[in-house]
Amino acid sequence: MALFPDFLGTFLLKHPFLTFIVVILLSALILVYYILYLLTGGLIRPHFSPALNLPGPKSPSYLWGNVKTIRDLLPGQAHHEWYEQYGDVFAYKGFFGTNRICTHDVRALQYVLNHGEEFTKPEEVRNTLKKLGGEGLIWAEGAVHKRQRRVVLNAFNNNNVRQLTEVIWEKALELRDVWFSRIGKSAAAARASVDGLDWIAKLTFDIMGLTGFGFDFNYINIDNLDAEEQDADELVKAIKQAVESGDNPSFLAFIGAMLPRSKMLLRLKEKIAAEAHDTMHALGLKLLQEKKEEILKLGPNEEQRSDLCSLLVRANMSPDVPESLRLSDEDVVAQIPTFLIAGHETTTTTVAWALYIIATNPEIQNKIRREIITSLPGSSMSAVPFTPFTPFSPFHGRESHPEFEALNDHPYLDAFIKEVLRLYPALPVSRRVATKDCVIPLSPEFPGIKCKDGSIAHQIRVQKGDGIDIATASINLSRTFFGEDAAEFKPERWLGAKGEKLHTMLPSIMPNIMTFLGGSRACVGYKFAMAEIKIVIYTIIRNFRIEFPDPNMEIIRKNDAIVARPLVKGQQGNQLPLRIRRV
Ligand code: HEM
Repeated sequence: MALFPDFLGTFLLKHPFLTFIVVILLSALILVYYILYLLTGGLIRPHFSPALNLPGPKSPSYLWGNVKTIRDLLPGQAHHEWYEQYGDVFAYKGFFGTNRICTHDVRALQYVLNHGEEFTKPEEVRNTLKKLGGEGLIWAEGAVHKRQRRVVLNAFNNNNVRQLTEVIWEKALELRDVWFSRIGKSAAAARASVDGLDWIAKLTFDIMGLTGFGFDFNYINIDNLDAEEQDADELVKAIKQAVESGDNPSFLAFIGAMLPRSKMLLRLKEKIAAEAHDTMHALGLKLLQEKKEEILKLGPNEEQRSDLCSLLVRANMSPDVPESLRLSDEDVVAQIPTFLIAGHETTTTTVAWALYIIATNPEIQNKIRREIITSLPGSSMSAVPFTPFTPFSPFHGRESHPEFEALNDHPYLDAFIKEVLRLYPALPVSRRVATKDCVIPLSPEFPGIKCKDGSIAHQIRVQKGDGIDIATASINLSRTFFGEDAAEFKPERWLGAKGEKLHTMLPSIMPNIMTFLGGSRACVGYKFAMAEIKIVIYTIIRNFRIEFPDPNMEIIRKNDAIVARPLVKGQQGNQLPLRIRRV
């Protein structure tokens, strides 16, 4: 079919000047429409939002709002200071006069978390996520999100997570052996210096590769990679680049993220991220094809590999799933970088902070070790069932480990990890934006918001386009939920009757810790992450004494990375220097 009717084509050819004028007029019309849209929707609307009447800090700049304050302080600190000053509901300014509302009220949080279609991720956040990991679950919204989440949640069921933990044990022991060899080589009184962050990043990367799609990056031994491991190397490089390109987001990057197709505005680092994403995508499609062929060859019910990608492919190919609910190949492939991006950095940072606490608190370290040792087979106090490694494991006959459920029979270890997750949440703030005008209810016992005009509000009125911040780090620090000692690191708070009481307050997927969020977008990998963190900490403490090398060295949380990683104050690059020796 012709693009234009014949008479129109002939007319345009005959009157080139008129055609030129029409094109100019049309372009001007589109430009005016866009400017009007920006003025009414994006730039003017925030000045009429009811959020302006909420208490909150003054904005020092129209362009930056209060964003610079957030960046200049430690992760989550600005939100917490505002919460202390203005109470459970407050608002502040984002870029270009936009409003951002933050609440610690339980009912309001529950409402926001459970109304995923009313409160979506902001476009700039989604664009960044898309650049990093493609159109996977963490990026998706609406019906696409629901369809993807249903299948992905199925892959993360208890039974599957239990199977995946075998691989985590194997890799954790591999790290132990590498560390043993380091100590062996070290002359200084059987101690070795390691960068805890770097090693844990390598370990969790290998774990994600194997559990995610049955692929051993062997990053722990990356120095010894040979040419045959090119594919792995290529992927390792691609994902590392993708993750690292999220560092230090600048104002320009923010604008770039607002304009998804504006390649000209992409920074060099983001170009690398885009290339990395293309590599991951191509390799992902290759992997998917291999898995499909494997499943077709063996039949859907045959005992097969149980990495997450195979589980997704199998669930998706099952005749029980109606065609309309199946994921496309693109959707399945998009989950691979999604798991890596969502699961790698977050778990790495959490374990790194756990090691930092262990290194700087010998008493806590000894308590965890004592609990592990008393539960070992042969100990008179052991009540924990142990499993030998399965026959395909290289550790078979050499090692044993507590069974999956028995890991929870280490209450102090469990409480310790909960406390790390509470005080060092990998994602200190999660952002949402209202897709329509709406009203967020508050708890019945909430005394009301003291508004700027002197009135008392009993609900939060929100205008389309207003941002909502879920201030995880600050909520986790709240004295309302954790008492006067909320800021102190105290694993004991999770133990006994006191701990049980704590388990009921917040609308979070993990009892009373917002770190994995809650509601329709809660972390799908949280059980897996908990198992991974426990196994890694268990293995390290069982085998090593961890020390902090220099009491004068200050470790701070870096604010401008995607997650809040440790950094030595005054030095470049994230790291966690540790000294290790054998137990
Ligand atoms: C300590 C480790 C982890 C932490 C603290 C964490 C935290 C979170 C948080 C806060 C969210 C919600 C983000 C938002 O909506 O703004 C999330 C979502 C998600 N997480 Fe995790 N996560 C961890 C580990 C993992 C692991 C190991 C995986 C996968 C293997 C994973 C996969 C995902 C996915 C796919 C989503 C998107 C869920 C959705 O939007 O429906 N996470 N995570």
